[in-house]
Amino acid sequence: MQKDLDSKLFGQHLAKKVILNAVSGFISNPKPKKPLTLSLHGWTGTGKNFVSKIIAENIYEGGLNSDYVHLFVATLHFPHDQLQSWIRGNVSACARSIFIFDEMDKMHAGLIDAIKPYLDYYDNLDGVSYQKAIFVFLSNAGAERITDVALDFWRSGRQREEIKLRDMEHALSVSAFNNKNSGFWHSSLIDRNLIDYFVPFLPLEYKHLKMCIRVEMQSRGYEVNEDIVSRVAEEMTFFPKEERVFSDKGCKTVFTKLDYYYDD
Ligand SMILES: Nc1ncnc2c1ncn2[C@@H]1O[C@H](COP(=O)(O)OP(=O)(O)OP(=O)(O)O)[C@@H](O)[C@H]1O
Repeated sequence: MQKDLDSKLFGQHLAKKVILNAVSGFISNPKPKKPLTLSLHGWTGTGKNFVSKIIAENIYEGGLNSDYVHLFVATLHFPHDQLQSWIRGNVSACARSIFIFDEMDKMHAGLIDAIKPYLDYYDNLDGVSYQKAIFVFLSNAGAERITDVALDFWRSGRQREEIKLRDMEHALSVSAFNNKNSGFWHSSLIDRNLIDYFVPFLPLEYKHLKMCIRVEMQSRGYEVNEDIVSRVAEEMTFFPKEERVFSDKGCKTVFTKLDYYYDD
């Protein structure tokens, strides 16, 4: 996993460190007292889904396609009784199941309540133990605050890699979430200490986009052409308007822009 994170994940020194420690520590503990719960936060296209995939691939050969890895997208409706039996059924079949909940900030409060018992310190619930399971929650909640911190560092000429987790503490605290739903989600989970790690994803810079584009060129079997790399990266939009430091969409749309150069 370290190798994968080091070679594939760009510009996320904080996420890399937290995730590696959290997952390897948890997997090597034969008797965890509660499931591992990670909450990944940050701007769109900065690698939250991508990291979830890396975690899954390093635990199960099939990665996201494994029978033991389950992706739940909050905006696709799912009644809560069904969600509970889905979690229960999957953990009964495999104690080390991995659940990834995407778009957590858009999740209905009732659904959040429905999953809470599974994240807690119970030896078992109706004969099923959830303590070896892994829950990963993805959201954009707190992204603006995370970006503000990254921008402050940039403006004062400090290296991005100097940003410490404690610089992000406020950005990821309950008060930072003004969206009603994500506020509920975080306060109810933070109150009960159900989330083990809040993981910030920093907004990506021009140089990170270029790294994403190079990887994509190589995976399509092309030689890296630096001229095209720069042209694609320059087509992206950046913010704040005057300084143009961070990519609006992270690395998300660079791949479709690349199609334009290779459509013949
Ligand atoms: N930090 C990164 N390092 C390397 N590649 C990245 C990074 N961030 C994004 N990518 C690339 O961009 C694609 C889209 O990113 P991803 O889906 O992980 O974004 P996300 O943070 O989950 O966004 P959203 O909040 O919109 O769901 C990834 O599949 C990956 O190829």
